[in-house]
Amino acid sequence: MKQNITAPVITIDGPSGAGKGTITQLVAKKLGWTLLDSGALYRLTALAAERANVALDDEQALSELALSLDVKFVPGDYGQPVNVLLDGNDVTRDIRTETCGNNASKVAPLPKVRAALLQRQRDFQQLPGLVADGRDMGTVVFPEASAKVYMTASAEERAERRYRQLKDKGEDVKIATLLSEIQERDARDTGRATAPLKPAEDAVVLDTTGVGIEEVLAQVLALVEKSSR
Ligand SMILES: Nc1ncnc2c1ncn2[C@@H]1O[C@H](COP(=O)(O)OP(=O)(O)O)[C@@H](O)[C@H]1O
Ligand SMILES: Nc1ccn([C@@H]2O[C@H](COP(=O)(O)OP(=O)(O)O)[C@@H](O)[C@H]2O)c(=O)n1
Repeated sequence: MKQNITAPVITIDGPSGAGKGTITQLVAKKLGWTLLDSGALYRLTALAAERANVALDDEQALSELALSLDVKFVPGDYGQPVNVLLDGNDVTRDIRTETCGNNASKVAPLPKVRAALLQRQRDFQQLPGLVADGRDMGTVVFPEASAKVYMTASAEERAERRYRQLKDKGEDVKIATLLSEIQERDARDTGRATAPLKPAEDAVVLDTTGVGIEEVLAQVLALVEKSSR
């Protein structure tokens, strides 16, 4: 008899700059699993809204945009991030700006937008497994995940990481501005009524303040190993 085997899911949630994207990519690569960057979907909705002149509080129009997003995630060359196409155009850089991240966190509280993106995210659950990065992966989208991580770090360290990341890309940014933007985004993400940012009850909280990427990766892989026993 044919059996339905459900693909395992590892969820990595947390605030901006905690290192979720970096660790998600490394874990997915190490295990050979699929990756879901759920934040990209919120960023794409914000970008599509800007391009279609849709206001960031027009819930109905935004949810229709979110439902009909024509998105492709194309794996990059070795060691390179995934390329993101919107309506066939490469928007990989456009969705990574701080403005787009901030706009994403303005459309993200809207329940109809979240509902419109829900099934699209669940469709990423495929064998041999999925590593999902976001804010509500462990609480709402994949409550049955086999391992849940809530990754955080002090706001100061996260702002510093973002500063270095954006400087490396040649962007002219100020650390004080980044810090206040991160604090505002934290407040919006944790304070909203629908799917607020918080650790799932069964998540392991990892504070990465002062902890290097290799060490964080080792800690997450150890958790995954433990959960598969
Ligand atoms: N543990 C860490 N220590 C130092 N820098 C880190 C660590 N984790 C990630 N970074 C760096 O911080 C920046 C933000 O990481 P990212 O993975 O994009 O965070 P998030 O997805 O949580 O917003 C990147 O430049 C990344 O290389
Ligand atoms: N699962 C998710 C992922 C992102 N988001 C929203 O989208 C914004 C951008 O998410 P992101 O993961 O790309 O942001 P960074 O952590 O990379 O800065 C967040 O600030 C959240 O408001 C969300 O609400 N739920």
